[in-house]
Amino acid sequence: MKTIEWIGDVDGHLRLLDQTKLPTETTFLDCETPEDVYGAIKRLSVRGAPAIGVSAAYGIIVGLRDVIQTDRATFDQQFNKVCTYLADSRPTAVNLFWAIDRMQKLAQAESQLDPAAMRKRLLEEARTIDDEDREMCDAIGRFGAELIPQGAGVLTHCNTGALATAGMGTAFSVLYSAHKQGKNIHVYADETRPLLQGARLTAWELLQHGIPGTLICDSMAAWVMKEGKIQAVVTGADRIAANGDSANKIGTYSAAVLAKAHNIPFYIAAPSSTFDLSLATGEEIPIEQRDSAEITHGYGKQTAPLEIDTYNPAFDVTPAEYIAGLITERGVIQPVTTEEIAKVIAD
Ligand SMILES: CSC[C@H]1O[C@H](OP(=O)(O)O)[C@H](O)[C@@H]1O
Repeated sequence: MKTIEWIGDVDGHLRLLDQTKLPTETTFLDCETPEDVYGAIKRLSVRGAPAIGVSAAYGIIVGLRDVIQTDRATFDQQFNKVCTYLADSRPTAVNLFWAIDRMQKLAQAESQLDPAAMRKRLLEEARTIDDEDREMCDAIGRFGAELIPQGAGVLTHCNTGALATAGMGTAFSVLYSAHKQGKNIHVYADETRPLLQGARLTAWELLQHGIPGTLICDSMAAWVMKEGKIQAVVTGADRIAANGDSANKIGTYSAAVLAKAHNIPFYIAAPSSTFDLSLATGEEIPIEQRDSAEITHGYGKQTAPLEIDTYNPAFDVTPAEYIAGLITERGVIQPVTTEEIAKVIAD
């Protein structure tokens, strides 16, 4: 079952597994317009930094149908309008902007192509971004699994698997690879309030792949560490600054602080497309603020008075000094410093 799939030829459309319906329903969204794709990203029908980037790349293609018979200037105007529109869907995951920028650079480089040929070339590039992400997931899994001790309990936060990427995932790929290598790991998955990506999605993926796992409330992370159940923590990331400060789902910083307090290594797994070297530190990473209903109406049931003030940052930033290593498709970056990151990530 694919999280993200292009259906048909260049006149086709993008099909997305609707993650807001999991784990109780498996339904798909057929995205025929940029608005369909924007809405899917905004409400987290498709989510996860790499998956958002791949979806946006394909989403650009569905926005070009009406300008194929026009001149290239008109095509470029519509192309850039769709790119700007999709870039406004969510602010934190840099993969969204990385993918759109890569498509725009291609259009600039191939400015001599007519609209029909340009659209075909853009679809080829979206497919390449899709395929490359799958390969990056596999490499992250290989490098990360080497860090996981035999028989380890591994805590993870949010969801970083095939639902968040075009492949097996980032942090989840590390877990999957360690499991497949016979390391007998046991995963402790934070439920990840308020949108419960851990409970709804990671628990589902662990069962899908037969990886031993236990679902815990976010507030239990300290106690399972205190009880000696955790030997490593691995999470994903949505944007990593040049010095290694990393934005990830809200609650990740808590896990990193708790890991440090218990002398447990805390790793972040992310492809090179998640690094934003234009930002010196995590202070500059834009943090998405989401609707209060996600807190007061936890998946359909009102669980708080509507009059109460709420605060709902979707992400937090873990300073580099809390991170034992950054697991990328190019290898593990240790120690996490600007210099070490530049050696591995700078193109
Ligand atoms: C493999 S990156 C997944 C990353 O994205 C998640 O955020 P969201 O569910 O809001 O898209 C979370 O931060 C994960 O670590």
